[in-house]
This record gives sequence, structure tokens and C-alpha cells, in this order.
Amino acid sequence: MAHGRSNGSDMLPVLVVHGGAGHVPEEYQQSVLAGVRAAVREGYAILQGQGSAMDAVVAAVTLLENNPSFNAGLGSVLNAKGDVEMDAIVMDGRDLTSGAVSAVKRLANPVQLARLVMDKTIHLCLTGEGANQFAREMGVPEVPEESLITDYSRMRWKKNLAPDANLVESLMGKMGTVGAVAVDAMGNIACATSTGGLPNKMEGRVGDTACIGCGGYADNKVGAASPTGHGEAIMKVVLARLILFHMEQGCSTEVAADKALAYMKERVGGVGGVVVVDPQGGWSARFSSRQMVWAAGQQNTLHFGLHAGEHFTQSTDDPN
Ligand SMILES: NC(=O)C[C@H](N)C(=O)O
Repeated sequence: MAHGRSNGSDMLPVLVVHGGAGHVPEEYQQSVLAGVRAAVREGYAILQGQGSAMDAVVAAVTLLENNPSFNAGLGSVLNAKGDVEMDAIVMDGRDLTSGAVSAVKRLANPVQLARLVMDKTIHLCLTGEGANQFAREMGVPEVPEESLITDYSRMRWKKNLAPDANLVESLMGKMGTVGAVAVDAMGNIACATSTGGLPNKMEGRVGDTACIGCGGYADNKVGAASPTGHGEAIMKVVLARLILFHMEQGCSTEVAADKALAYMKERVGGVGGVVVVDPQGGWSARFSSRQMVWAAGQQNTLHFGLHAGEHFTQSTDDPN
């Protein structure tokens, strides 16, 4: 629920992250706000040290995957069988290369495997056992399944086994997917998104997060978007690319995000949220869900919020 104005290169670098669209129970609100602020501090420091947008978004998302308050990496929701299956994507706006993994198991940081798919293969997306096999070849250590599961995710899984459970409502019941978009000091743009997906999803379900243009898109000529929300709805409208399309038509990051989210609601009844950047350093964090926790770093200022209309700021040097 915020936007930087694009008026020159002093607006670069910039990093914006989200911790999922939905509704955060009161008792988790401080921890998710602390989580997204820490992720921005981590990624923004890389950008300030002349690091790349790609390094910054992967570092920010890795930190969020390691934080049990989010539905990604540790803390992921469980599928119908009670297993963790995760999706992640990265995209490099310099040449539109991308890497993604879907339905991967027993990995602490799927976003890092998505980056390896981009850097080390000729493919854009690896799925399931093939993705895990590739992780082994790359020397990425597997972690015990149990180490990714929290008491909260197991409790939620059990609740959702009830025949009348509404999985999409459950998705909106706690914070979800994590994502980041950035423009570095060179003007290069990248995005990264990672998720455990939809609670109690069918085994093998591939969500928006693994699909280019849906769960993320980055193009140096236009900008980048990282969405969150009901994956099937996001895929139907190809949300990330739709936002960039509106930006190509001259819309600001904020107007483009609002138009695309409104279209998704009207057309397929889906709610969600998104973080967006443009090449000049304009940015937005917008959502049609009740809440979306987000944070941004720009000009040594850390911006953050959770409820609609909320926009707090502090210095990026403030450790809290
Ligand atoms: N919380 C989320 O954003 C879920 C994710 N978009 C999915 O459906 O897989």
C-alpha cells in the first residue's frame, strides 16, 4: 500500500518484499513484520554494496524461507498427504532468463535451486523428483522432511482434512508465499518468489509460483512483479505479466497492480497481492486480500506495512 515516485536515478537501488496475501492472526503480526524488515535489510545491504538485483532478491527470499512465520521453506503448508512440496521462481530482467522448481521436497531453500536451474541448465523449470535429483547433482543438501514442518502447519493440515474445509479460505488464514523484486544501482531488475503453495493441495499440484509470468516476471525494459494469493486464480490471469502489460501501456506500478488485481477479482473471483518495481525505482505493494505484509528499502529508508493503507518508515540502519 505504498509507492515510490520515479523521478531519477537517486531512486535506485530499491528492493520490495512481501510475506503473502491473507489475514495474519494478531499474535503473528509482529513476527511477520519483523521478518519482512529483516529480509529487506539483508537484500538492501547487498544492493548498497553494488551487488546485483538477483543476489538481493535471492538473499531476501532465502531469509524468509528460513523464517517459520511464512509459508515457504520452513513453515510451508502441507499437501493432502501431509508432505511439504514447494514451488519457487527467479527471473533476471536483463535477458528474461528464468529458473523455477515445482513440487520439490526436503529442501531448505527452493529459491536457491530455482537459481541453479536458471544458471546451470538450458531449462526454465524442473519438477518433483527430477528437481530433487538435480539438487543432489548440484550438491544441495537434502534436509529431513520433519525439519520443514511446524506445529502450526501440522495443526492446520489436520483441520483441513475435514470434508467441508475450504482450502482457499484456509490459504488466506495465515501469511503465505514470500517474494521480492529489486532494481540495482546498474538498473538491472530481478524477482524471486517461493511458497509451500495451497494448504492440503493435491500431491503434484503446481501453483503460480513455479510458472513464469504468473508467480513472477522481470524485464529491465518494464519492471518486475512478485504476486501472492490464490495460485489457480493468478495463473488464469497470468498476473505478473498482466501487471507489466499495464505498465507498458503507461500505468504507474500502483495503477498497474490495482487494475490487474481488480481484473483477477472480477473475472475469476481471486484475491491476492503483489510487489512491483519499475526501472526508475518507482515501486508499490498492493493487495486485494485483507492484509499483506510487505517492506521496502530505498534511499536508506525502510518502509513497511500490513493492513490496507498502512505505511510506516524507519532508517535502514535501525536494527529493529
Ligand atoms: N500464499 C500463496 O500466495 C500461495 C501461492 N500463490 C499458491 O497458490 O501456490
